[in-house]
Amino acid sequence: MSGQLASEYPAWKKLEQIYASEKSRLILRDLFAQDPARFSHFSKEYTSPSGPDVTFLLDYSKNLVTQPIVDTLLALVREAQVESVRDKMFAGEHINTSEDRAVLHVALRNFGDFKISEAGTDEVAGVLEHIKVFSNAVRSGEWKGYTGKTIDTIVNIGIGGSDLGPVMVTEALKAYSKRDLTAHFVSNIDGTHIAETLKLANPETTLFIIASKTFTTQETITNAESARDWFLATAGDKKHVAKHFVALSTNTTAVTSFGIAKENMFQFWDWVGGRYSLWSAIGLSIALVIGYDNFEELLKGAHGMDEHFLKTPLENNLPVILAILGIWYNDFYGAQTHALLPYDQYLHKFADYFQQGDMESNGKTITKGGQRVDYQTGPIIWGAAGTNGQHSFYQLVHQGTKLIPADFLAPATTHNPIAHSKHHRILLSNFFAQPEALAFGKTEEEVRKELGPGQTEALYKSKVFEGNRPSNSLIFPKLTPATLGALIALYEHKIFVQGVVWGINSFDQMGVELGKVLAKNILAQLETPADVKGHDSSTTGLIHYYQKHRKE
Ligand SMILES: O=P(O)(O)OC[C@H]1O[C@@H](O)[C@H](O)[C@@H](O)[C@@H]1O
Repeated sequence: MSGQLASEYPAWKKLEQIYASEKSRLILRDLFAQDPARFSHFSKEYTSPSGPDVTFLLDYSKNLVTQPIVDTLLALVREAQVESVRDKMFAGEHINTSEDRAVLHVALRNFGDFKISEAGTDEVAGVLEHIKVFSNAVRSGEWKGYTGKTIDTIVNIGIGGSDLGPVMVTEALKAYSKRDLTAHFVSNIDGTHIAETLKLANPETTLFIIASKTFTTQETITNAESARDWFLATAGDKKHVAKHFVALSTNTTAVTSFGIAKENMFQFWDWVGGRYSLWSAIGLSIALVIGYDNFEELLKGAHGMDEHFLKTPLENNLPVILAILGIWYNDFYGAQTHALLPYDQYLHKFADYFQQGDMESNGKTITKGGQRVDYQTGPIIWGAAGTNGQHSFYQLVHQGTKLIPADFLAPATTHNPIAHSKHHRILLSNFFAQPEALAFGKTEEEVRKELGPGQTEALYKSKVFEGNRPSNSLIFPKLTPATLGALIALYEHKIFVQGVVWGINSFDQMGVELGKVLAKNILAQLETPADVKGHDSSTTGLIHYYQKHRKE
């Protein structure tokens, strides 16, 4: 039953037994030697079922699994009724039970025929049209600032889901960008972020996009107010705000009281979770940077993955495969983290993006049924674009004491084939080499042979790579908007599957609330030491130190 403790499923118990009895035999060197066709048994090619051509290869053969283990993990997915909850999500049922909301990012990119019954889904096409018309007007220069000049700078002010998606996608698709339109993203409440950005902007030619689902987020509203003050200091008349500020939000009242005209508001709906919102009006900055047609390609690529996820049997379903492998390491091997390692500079924000996507979704300890889990839920997501990581943290990944499952991603073709693609060949040689080194390592025997006699025992031993460190490799022809859309949707659905298996609600974020409430209380006490009340001695001591040393 969905929402129950995962550890109560028969397949879970079976997996515990398999892990205990098989672990010592799950050695990648042996598994590959035993099965010369292991690659073809454990790799799948994705081809988009509809929309623009998207294809990629997922090779998961370098994982510590056998077919019976995969089958048992799939049985777990069945016992958790993932297919039924998936169908409910696509139909618009309120699977976000704590907030009584539907979860419908798939409705934002429904270029097919999913039948969804939820208020607002019939308005999606209208908002896309609004995005199209507006982004075309700004990009063509038809939209003018208050002094009649064209817009050359956009500043997206938002945080969390209202920032990370647009940042990641505009970076990833920079090759498609309009080079005479500079995009900045301001998120942090630290005044430095907006101050340094405004130094680069001209009020006459800058468009501010205030992106906030709730339009109550302290950081975003404070930054937006400072941006408006800065703008009005030059522009003077409040009526000019209409040409330079637009809002992306579900909260019309708050937007209009900020002073943004209703026609400059891009609507979305409470069934769009913040961390799933780049497909909504929150994607306006993406459309401005890469053009509406490319934005639509991104959405269509994601829709293709939605169809794949909805219609493909579990054993061939790529989000399901990624999810079960993650569960295997997270819950049976005790892995704490999962690394996302794109060998593509354009994807340098991919891991940052899925830090929120995954950790805010599945960082939970209470099931939908209200029980405390007795197993691990969401992993810590981290990573960096290759090959930079190789020169910093890969040491620990190769020889440290921790098991770090990783996904390696790379395009076969680069957008920048400089020096006859020499750079790209070097990059890809590393993309192929790292999973190989992690999986197969280097034995002591090999080290001794290589070094010859006469070295210290410590040296022989320290040059050994134990190997048997699992990874997935995902290679695609080129990083196009549609391919990126499919990749993002792939990981979104992976997170969904894991959340359902763990019995948690992947679509609320209660864990971010307590700190916000405490900060509000502390803010009111910061002026005067005598006001600092109701805290532990540590917090009180820290605030008193600040009060003693602050200059302004
Ligand atoms: O878009 P809003 O309403 O300003 O919210 C921004 C972020 O606010 C955070 O508090 C939430 O944890 C995120 O999920 C959300 O994306």
